[in-house]
Amino acid sequence: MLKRSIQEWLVLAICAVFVVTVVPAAIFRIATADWVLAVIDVVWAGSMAFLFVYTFRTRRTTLPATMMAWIFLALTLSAIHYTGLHQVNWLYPVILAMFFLLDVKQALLLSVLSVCWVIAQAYSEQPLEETTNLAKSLTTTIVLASAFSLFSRMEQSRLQHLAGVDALTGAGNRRAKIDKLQSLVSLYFRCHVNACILKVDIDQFSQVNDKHGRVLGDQVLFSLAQIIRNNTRPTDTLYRSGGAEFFVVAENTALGDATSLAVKLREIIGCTVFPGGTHLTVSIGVAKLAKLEGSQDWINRAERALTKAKAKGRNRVEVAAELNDDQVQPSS
Ligand SMILES: Nc1nc2c(ncn2[C@@H]2O[C@H](COP(=O)(O)OP(=O)(O)OP(=O)(O)O)[C@@H](O)[C@H]2O)c(=O)[nH]1
Repeated sequence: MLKRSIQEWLVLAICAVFVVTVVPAAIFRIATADWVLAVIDVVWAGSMAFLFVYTFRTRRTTLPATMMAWIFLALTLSAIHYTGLHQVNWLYPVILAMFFLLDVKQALLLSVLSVCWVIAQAYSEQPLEETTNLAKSLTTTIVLASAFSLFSRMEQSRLQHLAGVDALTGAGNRRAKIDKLQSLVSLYFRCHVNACILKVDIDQFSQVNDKHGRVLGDQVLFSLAQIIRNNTRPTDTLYRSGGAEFFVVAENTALGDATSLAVKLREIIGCTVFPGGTHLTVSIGVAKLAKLEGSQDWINRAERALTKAKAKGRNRVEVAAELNDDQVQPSS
């Protein structure tokens, strides 16, 4: 069985904590005939129990997180409305919870609307000075919560991007390549969308390092990545899984077109002068994805084509034979 994600555990833990703490409060309110708060507590505990079961069974967290934020807000505003402004203290953690559980725009809109409503209530019930202080503290909470939420989401997307990038060349890394190939395998299985891999390997790159040093070798790898990117379509993606090997993944491309692309890249690279006046040649293995083929089998066929290109004297393109669907064993 798959391990539960951190988000799942978090939603389950929050629901469990609320059920355990709110149920005794609800019993106490029923015993003391405090009916308004009793109803609020029962709805609160019941909703949290429902979300706990829903998350536990479906393993989905987006809907429970959104519902949780709405329930927190609705119950807090009901408590303020029915029992008085002293319940406003609950609005501060609820604003924080909304920025944690919802997207920033939705959280901002809901918190501004609820604070306006609370301030309007306070204006009619409290002295002006107290209302002004309440407005200031709630506004500060919203500003800080939105700034923090925006900052952490931007950092999260930056880190997510970096996790899939090769630091030297800016191409996708091994992990990004595996994700990409797996998604193309699923797409091919469902919609038969053609895809080809070009495995590009610099010939005798160790000589560049030996002659000019690794720093220049790094500059050469960087330039090569740029050349490949500049000469492929925006729908083609480039990956480097280490060393002097690159993968071009050409989506929606038939084997003949991928072969033409490989020939073009080999020729352009052969004519380019790289840093330090270096000249390079590349060998390229091309393979088209076959139905029911797993991503590793697909890579292996491109690798075998590349090995053939090296064996035949380098600086050439070799193409793996296109497989018919009945030639492929379903991958495990
Ligand atoms: N500068 C630099 N060199 C690297 C990096 N990663 C691997 N290399 C070097 O790239 C070279 C790759 O060599 P190989 O693929 O084994 O062989 P080759 O010399 O390219 O020869 P063939 O592939 O057989 O044509 C090795 O010398 C590695 O040390 C890197 O990040 N920067």
